Amino acid sequence: MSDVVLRLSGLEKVYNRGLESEVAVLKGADLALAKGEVVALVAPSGAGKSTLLHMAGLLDTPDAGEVEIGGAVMSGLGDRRRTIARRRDVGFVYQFHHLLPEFTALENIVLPQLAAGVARRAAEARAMELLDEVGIAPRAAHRPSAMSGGEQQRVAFCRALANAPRLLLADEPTGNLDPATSDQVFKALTGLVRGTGLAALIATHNLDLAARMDRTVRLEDGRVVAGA
Ligand SMILES: Nc1ncnc2c1ncn2[C@@H]1O[C@H](COP(=O)(O)OP(=O)(O)OP(=O)(O)O)[C@@H](O)[C@H]1O
Repeated sequence: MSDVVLRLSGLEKVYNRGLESEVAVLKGADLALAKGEVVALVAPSGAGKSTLLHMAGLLDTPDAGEVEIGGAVMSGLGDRRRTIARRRDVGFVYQFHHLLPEFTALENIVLPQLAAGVARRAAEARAMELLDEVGIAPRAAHRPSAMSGGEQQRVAFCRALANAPRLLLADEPTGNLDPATSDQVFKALTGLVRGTGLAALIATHNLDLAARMDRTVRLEDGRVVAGA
Protein backbone atom coordinates (compact mmCIF):
# COMPACT_ATOMS: atom_id res chain seq x y z
CA MET A 1 0.00 0.00 0.00
CA SER A 2 1.20 3.48 -0.79
CA ASP A 3 2.35 5.73 2.03
CA VAL A 4 1.04 8.83 0.30
CA VAL A 5 -1.66 10.54 2.36
CA LEU A 6 -2.16 13.62 0.22
CA ARG A 7 -1.48 13.95 -3.48
CA LEU A 8 -2.17 17.15 -5.38
CA SER A 9 -1.68 16.86 -9.13
CA GLY A 10 -1.78 19.76 -11.54
CA LEU A 11 -3.99 21.99 -9.39
CA GLU A 12 -5.18 25.14 -11.08
CA LYS A 13 -7.24 27.93 -9.59
CA VAL A 14 -8.25 31.24 -11.10
CA TYR A 15 -10.12 33.84 -9.05
CA ASN A 16 -12.39 36.22 -10.82
CA ARG A 17 -12.26 39.63 -9.26
CA GLY A 18 -14.96 40.99 -11.47
CA LEU A 19 -14.77 43.50 -14.29
CA GLU A 20 -12.60 41.22 -16.44
CA SER A 21 -9.85 41.02 -13.84
CA GLU A 22 -8.76 37.47 -13.20
CA VAL A 23 -5.92 36.17 -11.11
CA ALA A 24 -4.41 32.72 -11.67
CA VAL A 25 -3.24 31.67 -8.20
CA LEU A 26 -2.44 27.99 -8.80
CA LYS A 27 -0.98 27.05 -12.17
CA GLY A 28 -0.35 23.33 -12.02
CA ALA A 29 0.60 22.75 -8.38
CA ASP A 30 1.84 19.23 -7.54
CA LEU A 31 2.57 17.95 -4.05
CA ALA A 32 2.69 14.58 -2.29
CA LEU A 33 2.76 14.11 1.48
CA ALA A 34 3.68 10.79 3.05
CA LYS A 35 2.33 9.35 6.27
CA GLY A 36 4.07 10.85 9.30
CA GLU A 37 5.53 13.79 7.40
CA VAL A 38 5.40 17.36 8.68
CA VAL A 39 5.90 19.73 5.76
CA ALA A 40 6.20 23.51 5.84
CA LEU A 41 4.50 25.54 3.12
CA VAL A 42 6.27 28.87 2.81
CA ALA A 43 5.49 31.68 0.40
CA PRO A 44 5.00 35.43 0.40
CA SER A 45 1.62 36.81 1.34
CA GLY A 46 -0.84 36.43 -1.50
CA ALA A 47 1.08 33.61 -3.21
CA GLY A 48 -1.79 31.18 -2.67
CA LYS A 49 -1.01 29.22 0.50
CA SER A 50 -4.55 29.42 1.86
CA THR A 51 -5.93 28.61 -1.57
CA LEU A 52 -3.79 25.46 -1.75
CA LEU A 53 -4.79 24.41 1.78
CA HIS A 54 -8.48 24.92 0.96
CA MET A 55 -8.18 22.68 -2.09
CA ALA A 56 -6.23 20.04 -0.16
CA GLY A 57 -8.80 20.16 2.63
CA LEU A 58 -11.80 19.86 0.30
CA LEU A 59 -13.15 23.26 1.31
CA ASP A 60 -12.91 24.48 -2.25
CA THR A 61 -12.56 22.82 -5.64
CA PRO A 62 -9.78 23.42 -8.15
CA ASP A 63 -10.56 24.53 -11.71
CA ALA A 64 -8.34 21.66 -12.89
CA GLY A 65 -6.23 18.91 -11.37
CA GLU A 66 -6.76 16.19 -8.82
CA VAL A 67 -6.85 15.97 -5.05
CA GLU A 68 -6.26 12.50 -3.64
CA ILE A 69 -6.50 11.69 0.05
CA GLY A 70 -5.52 8.25 1.23
CA GLY A 71 -5.49 7.08 -2.39
CA ALA A 72 -9.08 8.16 -3.07
CA VAL A 73 -9.65 10.73 -5.81
CA MET A 74 -11.75 13.55 -4.40
CA SER A 75 -12.20 15.85 -7.37
CA GLY A 76 -15.25 14.16 -8.79
CA LEU A 77 -17.24 13.83 -5.55
CA GLY A 78 -20.51 15.66 -5.00
CA ASP A 79 -20.92 18.09 -2.10
CA ARG A 80 -22.29 15.54 0.34
CA ARG A 81 -19.54 12.98 -0.19
CA ARG A 82 -16.87 15.67 -0.10
CA THR A 83 -18.18 16.84 3.26
CA ILE A 84 -18.13 13.31 4.60
CA ALA A 85 -14.57 12.80 3.34
CA ARG A 86 -13.48 16.13 4.80
CA ARG A 87 -14.91 15.36 8.23
CA ARG A 88 -13.37 11.91 8.25
CA ASP A 89 -9.96 12.62 6.73
CA VAL A 90 -8.97 16.21 7.41
CA GLY A 91 -8.24 18.31 10.50
CA PHE A 92 -7.81 22.07 10.23
CA VAL A 93 -6.05 24.59 12.41
CA TYR A 94 -6.13 28.30 11.67
CA GLN A 95 -4.19 31.31 12.90
CA PHE A 96 -7.00 32.13 15.31
CA HIS A 97 -8.20 29.17 17.28
CA HIS A 98 -11.96 29.49 16.58
CA LEU A 99 -12.82 27.57 19.73
CA LEU A 100 -16.41 27.83 20.91
CA PRO A 101 -16.23 30.42 23.72
CA GLU A 102 -19.10 29.07 25.80
CA PHE A 103 -17.59 25.57 26.05
CA THR A 104 -14.61 24.28 28.02
CA ALA A 105 -11.39 23.01 26.44
CA LEU A 106 -12.59 19.44 26.98
CA GLU A 107 -16.01 20.10 25.47
CA ASN A 108 -14.47 21.78 22.43
CA ILE A 109 -12.63 18.52 21.72
CA VAL A 110 -15.58 16.30 22.62
CA LEU A 111 -18.14 18.02 20.38
CA PRO A 112 -16.70 17.05 16.97
CA GLN A 113 -16.45 13.46 18.19
CA LEU A 114 -20.11 13.41 19.25
CA ALA A 115 -20.99 14.79 15.81
CA ALA A 116 -19.10 11.85 14.31
CA GLY A 117 -21.10 9.38 16.39
CA VAL A 118 -18.59 8.64 19.16
CA ALA A 119 -20.12 7.91 22.57
CA ARG A 120 -19.65 10.68 25.17
CA ARG A 121 -17.47 8.72 27.58
CA ALA A 122 -15.12 7.55 24.87
CA ALA A 123 -15.01 11.07 23.44
CA GLU A 124 -14.12 12.53 26.83
CA ALA A 125 -11.41 9.94 27.36
CA ARG A 126 -9.89 10.73 23.97
CA ALA A 127 -10.09 14.48 24.65
CA MET A 128 -8.28 14.08 27.99
CA GLU A 129 -5.62 11.94 26.35
CA LEU A 130 -5.00 14.59 23.68
CA LEU A 131 -4.91 17.42 26.23
CA ASP A 132 -2.45 15.41 28.26
CA GLU A 133 -0.22 14.85 25.24
CA VAL A 134 0.07 18.58 24.61
CA GLY A 135 0.67 19.25 28.30
CA ILE A 136 -2.52 21.06 29.24
CA ALA A 137 -4.70 18.42 30.89
CA PRO A 138 -5.04 20.70 33.96
CA ARG A 139 -6.82 23.25 31.72
CA ALA A 140 -9.54 20.79 30.63
CA ALA A 141 -12.34 22.59 32.48
CA HIS A 142 -11.30 26.09 31.41
CA ARG A 143 -13.13 28.08 28.82
CA PRO A 144 -11.03 29.61 26.03
CA SER A 145 -11.20 33.08 27.64
CA ALA A 146 -9.47 31.65 30.74
CA MET A 147 -6.55 30.22 28.76
CA SER A 148 -3.45 31.79 27.22
CA GLY A 149 -3.09 32.10 23.44
CA GLY A 150 -0.68 29.17 23.34
CA GLU A 151 -3.04 27.00 25.40
CA GLN A 152 -5.97 27.93 23.19
CA GLN A 153 -4.00 26.97 20.12
CA ARG A 154 -3.01 23.63 21.64
CA VAL A 155 -6.70 22.95 22.30
CA ALA A 156 -7.37 23.79 18.66
CA PHE A 157 -4.82 21.16 17.62
CA CYS A 158 -6.45 18.58 19.87
CA ARG A 159 -9.83 19.42 18.37
CA ALA A 160 -8.45 19.08 14.84
CA LEU A 161 -7.10 15.63 15.70
CA ALA A 162 -10.07 14.48 17.78
CA ASN A 163 -11.53 12.30 15.06
CA ALA A 164 -8.14 10.90 14.02
CA PRO A 165 -7.91 12.41 10.52
CA ARG A 166 -5.27 11.26 8.04
CA LEU A 167 -4.25 14.78 7.21
CA LEU A 168 -3.70 17.92 9.26
CA LEU A 169 -3.74 21.27 7.48
CA ALA A 170 -2.65 24.34 9.38
CA ASP A 171 -2.75 27.93 8.16
CA GLU A 172 -0.28 30.07 10.13
CA PRO A 173 -1.04 28.18 13.35
CA THR A 174 1.54 30.12 15.36
CA GLY A 175 1.16 33.42 13.51
CA ASN A 176 -0.58 35.03 16.43
CA LEU A 177 1.84 33.94 19.16
CA ASP A 178 5.10 35.26 20.60
CA PRO A 179 8.27 33.30 19.70
CA ALA A 180 8.54 31.28 22.94
CA THR A 181 4.86 30.30 22.89
CA SER A 182 5.01 29.57 19.21
CA ASP A 183 7.89 27.21 19.88
CA GLN A 184 5.94 25.36 22.58
CA VAL A 185 2.87 25.08 20.38
CA PHE A 186 4.98 23.81 17.50
CA LYS A 187 6.51 21.13 19.70
CA ALA A 188 3.05 20.06 20.84
CA LEU A 189 1.91 19.87 17.24
CA THR A 190 4.83 17.82 15.96
CA GLY A 191 4.57 15.52 18.98
CA LEU A 192 0.92 14.83 18.16
CA VAL A 193 1.62 14.32 14.47
CA ARG A 194 4.57 11.98 14.99
CA GLY A 195 2.65 10.04 17.61
CA THR A 196 -0.24 9.36 15.25
CA GLY A 197 1.47 8.96 11.86
CA LEU A 198 -0.77 11.41 10.08
CA ALA A 199 0.63 13.85 7.53
CA ALA A 200 0.71 17.59 8.17
CA LEU A 201 1.02 20.56 5.84
CA ILE A 202 1.70 23.76 7.74
CA ALA A 203 1.67 27.18 6.11
CA THR A 204 3.96 29.53 7.96
CA HIS A 205 5.94 32.73 7.58
CA ASN A 206 8.24 31.59 10.38
CA LEU A 207 11.38 30.26 8.71
CA ASP A 208 12.86 29.02 12.00
CA LEU A 209 9.87 26.76 12.54
CA ALA A 210 9.87 25.74 8.88
CA ALA A 211 13.50 24.65 9.21
CA ARG A 212 12.50 22.24 11.98
CA MET A 213 9.91 20.42 9.92
CA ASP A 214 10.79 17.40 7.77
CA ARG A 215 10.98 19.53 4.67
CA THR A 216 9.90 22.84 3.24
CA VAL A 217 8.04 23.50 0.02
CA ARG A 218 7.42 26.90 -1.52
CA LEU A 219 4.73 28.23 -3.78
CA GLU A 220 6.32 29.99 -6.68
CA ASP A 221 4.32 31.38 -9.55
CA GLY A 222 1.45 29.02 -8.84
CA ARG A 223 3.54 25.87 -8.54
CA VAL A 224 4.99 23.98 -5.61
CA VAL A 225 8.77 23.84 -5.56
CA ALA A 226 11.13 22.22 -3.09
CA GLY A 227 13.30 24.42 -1.00
CA ALA A 228 14.08 26.46 2.02
N1 LIG B 1 -12.30 34.33 -3.06
C1 LIG B 1 -11.38 35.06 -3.71
N2 LIG B 1 -11.74 35.86 -4.72
C2 LIG B 1 -10.81 36.60 -5.40
N3 LIG B 1 -9.49 36.56 -5.13
C3 LIG B 1 -9.08 35.78 -4.14
C4 LIG B 1 -9.99 34.97 -3.36
N4 LIG B 1 -9.28 34.28 -2.43
C5 LIG B 1 -8.00 34.65 -2.61
N5 LIG B 1 -7.86 35.53 -3.63
C6 LIG B 1 -6.59 36.09 -4.14
O1 LIG B 1 -5.74 35.02 -4.48
C7 LIG B 1 -4.39 35.28 -4.08
C8 LIG B 1 -3.92 34.19 -3.13
O2 LIG B 1 -4.61 34.27 -1.87
P1 LIG B 1 -4.28 33.32 -0.65
O3 LIG B 1 -5.15 33.75 0.48
O4 LIG B 1 -4.34 31.92 -1.08
O5 LIG B 1 -2.75 33.73 -0.35
P2 LIG B 1 -1.83 33.38 0.89
O6 LIG B 1 -0.52 32.96 0.32
O7 LIG B 1 -2.52 32.44 1.80
O8 LIG B 1 -1.67 34.78 1.60
P3 LIG B 1 -1.46 35.15 3.17
O9 LIG B 1 -0.10 34.66 3.54
O10 LIG B 1 -1.54 36.66 3.16
O11 LIG B 1 -2.57 34.51 3.92
C9 LIG B 1 -4.40 36.68 -3.47
O12 LIG B 1 -4.01 37.58 -4.45
C10 LIG B 1 -5.84 36.89 -3.09
O13 LIG B 1 -6.19 38.25 -3.13
